[in-house]
Amino acid sequence: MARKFFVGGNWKCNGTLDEVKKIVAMLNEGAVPSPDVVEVVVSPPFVFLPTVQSSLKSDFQVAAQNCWVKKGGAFTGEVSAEMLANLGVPWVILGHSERRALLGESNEFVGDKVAYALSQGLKVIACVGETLEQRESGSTMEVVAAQTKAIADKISSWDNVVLAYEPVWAIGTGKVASPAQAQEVHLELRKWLQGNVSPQVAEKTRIIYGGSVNGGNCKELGGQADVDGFLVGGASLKPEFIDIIKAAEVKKSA
Ligand SMILES: O=C(CO)COP(=O)(O)O
Repeated sequence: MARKFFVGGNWKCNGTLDEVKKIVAMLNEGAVPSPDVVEVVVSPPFVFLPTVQSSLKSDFQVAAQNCWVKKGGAFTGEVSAEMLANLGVPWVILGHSERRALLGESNEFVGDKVAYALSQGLKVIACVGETLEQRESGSTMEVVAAQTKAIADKISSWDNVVLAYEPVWAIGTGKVASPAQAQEVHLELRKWLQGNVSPQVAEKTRIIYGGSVNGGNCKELGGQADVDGFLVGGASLKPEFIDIIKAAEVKKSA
């Protein structure tokens, strides 16, 4: 069964209202493959979600960049999963390495967040990835397996989860993983799902790559057997995001 190509655009903490409107116009005008071929999900900061959601063409969806770990309440500054569901925001990114590193989100905390968001009907882009130090010490698979296990331990269905492999050393650095490096980890993650969750989940779950994806490298990366799409940071704010969405064609013709 073919996995539909998935392209996420993580805008991170960027943009003014004017810039956001320009990006939405660029997305709405872009000639991209149909939603049968590629699922496109853009993730603006919380405050811009309603604007983007109401102005973006219906072929594209939106994601929040985070949500609180459990039911809302006295948690100043947080946004709950049920609030996102209430606004009709379909997706949320959880476990991004910037939050793991800068805000101290542990594997277990991320696992709890994924489980709670799914319980509220959200779909989740769950991020895993190793640091440069971990890669150089040969522990890449151990690290990403532990991050994935902490999620798998807490959830009963992977139907609404996309797994994003984002090596920390490739994020925002211009040092993209080589297609072979990405494919190697994606295949290992799929094998991990096969052995630890089920062969069906391994076959169905999309594993997308993030870290310095751009208009120039997306086709070769997307052509790898186990790369089912991308989570794009910097380039998702630029016109080249349209070219990255078009990389879905490499799978259609494969
Ligand atoms: O962190 C990322 C997406 O979530 C990747 O960011 P860059 O594409 O800017 O490297």
